[in-house]
Amino acid sequence: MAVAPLSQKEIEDRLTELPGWALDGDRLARAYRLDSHFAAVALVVHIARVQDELDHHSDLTLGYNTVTLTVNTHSVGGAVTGKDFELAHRVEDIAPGHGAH
Ligand SMILES: C[C@H](O)[C@H](O)[C@H]1CNC2=NC(N)=NC(=O)C2=N1
Repeated sequence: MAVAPLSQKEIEDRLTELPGWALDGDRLARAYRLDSHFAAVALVVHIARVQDELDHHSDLTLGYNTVTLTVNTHSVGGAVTGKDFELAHRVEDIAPGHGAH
């Protein structure tokens, strides 16, 4: 699938559908808090499976009870594309099942 950088306006419009997500420099970003360290680890593993399925990978940071993602698209020079939003929506779909907030 060809991917193209999104304009600032497109990014802002799409972010309205993703509460909790923001543009951090040139990356989409969100931090989740969980109820325990183990729950945070489980979310990381689940995100890793989604990322491999999509062949699109965020920078994932695991804290004690936090998981932080930042993502852009390397193949277009580090711009935000629809693939980044697709990943964000997929993560939003699974995060509540882990008690993430
Ligand atoms: C070969 C493989 O398809 C590419 O390296 C994929 C893997 N994951 C990726 N992840 C991200 N965030 N951007 C990419 O351009 C990208 N490319």
